[in-house]
Amino acid sequence: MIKPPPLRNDCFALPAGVNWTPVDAALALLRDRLSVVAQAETQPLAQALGRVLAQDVIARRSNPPQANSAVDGYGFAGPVSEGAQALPLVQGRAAAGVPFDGAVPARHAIRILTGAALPEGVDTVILQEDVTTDGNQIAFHGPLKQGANARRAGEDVQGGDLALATGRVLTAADLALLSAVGVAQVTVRQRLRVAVMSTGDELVEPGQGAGPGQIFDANRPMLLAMVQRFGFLPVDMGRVGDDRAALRDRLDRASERADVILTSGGASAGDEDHVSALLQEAGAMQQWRIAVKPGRPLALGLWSGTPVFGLPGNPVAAMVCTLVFARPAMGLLAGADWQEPQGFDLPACFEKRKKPGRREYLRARVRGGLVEVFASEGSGRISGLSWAEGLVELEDGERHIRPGDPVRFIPYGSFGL
Ligand SMILES: Nc1nc2c(c(=O)[nH]1)N[C@H]1C(S)=C(S)[C@@H](COP(=O)(O)OP(=O)(O)OC[C@H]3O[C@@H](n4cnc5c(N)ncnc54)[C@H](O)[C@@H]3O)O[C@H]1N2
Ligand code: MOO
Repeated sequence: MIKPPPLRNDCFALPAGVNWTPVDAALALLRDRLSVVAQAETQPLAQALGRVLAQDVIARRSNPPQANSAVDGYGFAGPVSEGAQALPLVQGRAAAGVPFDGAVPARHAIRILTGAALPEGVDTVILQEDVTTDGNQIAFHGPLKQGANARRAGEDVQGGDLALATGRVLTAADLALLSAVGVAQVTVRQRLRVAVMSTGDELVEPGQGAGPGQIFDANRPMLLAMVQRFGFLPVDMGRVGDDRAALRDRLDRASERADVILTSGGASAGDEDHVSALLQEAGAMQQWRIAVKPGRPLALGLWSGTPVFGLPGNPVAAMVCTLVFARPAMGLLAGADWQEPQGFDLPACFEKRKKPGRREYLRARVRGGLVEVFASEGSGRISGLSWAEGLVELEDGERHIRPGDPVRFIPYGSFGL
C-alpha cells in the first residue's frame, strides 16, 4: 500500500531545498530591472493631477514674487523699540493687487492689507488688532522686530530654482505650487495602461446566475479599482476560463492594448495553472517563489514584450502582491520614482507568534492608537480586506508579538489606495 505523505498542519511551510526569494530581494530585482515605458506629452496643469513628471520643472517666478504683508494692519520701517509709540499716517493704502504708488517716509506708517506689496520705506507691519487710530495717526506698544508680519520676496521659492523633479507623481498641493511659480503646463508621462484579467473556469460575473462550484469574480473589480487609484488607466480584459488557447489569445490582445498586464489565478504550478505554464512557454517567465504570506506564488513574465504580473488567485494574496510588488514596479514603468510605502510603528493590541523565514502582511486597522488585526489570516477572506484600513508588515525573522509591542502599520493610503 502507498504510504500517504506525512500531514502538514501549516500549508505555508517552506519546502526544503527550495530557494525562497526574500521580499527585499524581490523588490530590489524589480527596481533594478524595470524602467519607464510610458511616453511623454505636454498637458495643462488642470489635466496633470496624478500624472508623473517627465521633466524637471523650474520655477518661472519667485513665490512670493515681492515682499508683502502677512496681515491686515499698518506698515512702516522697523524695528520699533519698547514702549508707547505714535506714528502719523500717510494718505492712501496698500492692498493686494493694488500697490501703494509712492514711498513712506521714516517715522510714518501706512494702512496695509494682507498680501499687499510692501511700499518703499516699509519692511515691518503691526496687526490692526494691536493698534488704536483716529485716522490721522496710529498708537501702539513696542517692541516690534524689523520684518515682523512681513513676507520676504522668494522666501518660499526662488524663481529659477527647481520646483519639482522628474519622477514626481503630481498631487493637489503640487498643482498649487506650480501655479504659484507661473507654470501653466508640464511634460508628463501618458498614463500607464494596465490590463486586468481574471482566470479560472469557476468564475462568473456578479449579477449572473452561479451554479454549484462557481464563484463570482471578485479580483477583477478590485484590481481595476486599484489600478485607477494608482493613477493608471485600467483596461478591462474580462474573464477567461482554464483554456490555454483562449488565455493565449487574451494575452495577445491585452499586450496590444496595454503597457502591463495583471492576471489573477493560475499563478502556481497546479494542473490548471495556465498563466504560469503559458508564460513559461513564452520563454520569458520567472516563477517567483517569494518568502511572503500571503502571495507566495507570483508569476512574472514578458508576453510579446509586455510585462505580466501573474497574481495568485486568492483575493487577499492578489491584493497584497499588487500593493507590495506590482505597484512600485508599475510606478517605474509609468516613469515615477521608486515608491516605498510609508509605515508607522504603533502598539499592537493582539498577540501572535510568527515563524521565521518569510515576511507576513496582516489585514489591520488602528483604533484608539492600537493596531488591530483581522480575526482570520485566510487568504480567501475578502471581508477582512474590506474591514482593514491597511496592512501590518511583520519582518522576515521570528517574532513573538505581545499586546503593547510596536508593529509596523502601513495604511492603504501609503500604498496609493
Ligand atoms: N499544492 C499547493 N497548492 C497551493 C499552493 C501551494 O504552494 N501548493 N499555494 C496556495 C496559495 S498560497 C495560493 S495564493 C494559491 C494560488 O494559486 P493560483 O494563483 O494558481 O490561483 P487559483 O488556484 O486559480 O485560485 C486560488 C483561489 O482563488 C480563487 N480565485 C481565483 N480567481 C478569483 C477571482 N477572480 N475572484 C475570486 N476568487 C478567485 C479560486 O477560486 C481559488 O479558491 O494556491 C494555493 N494552492
Ligand atoms: O499565500 Mo497564498 O498566496 O495564501 O494566498
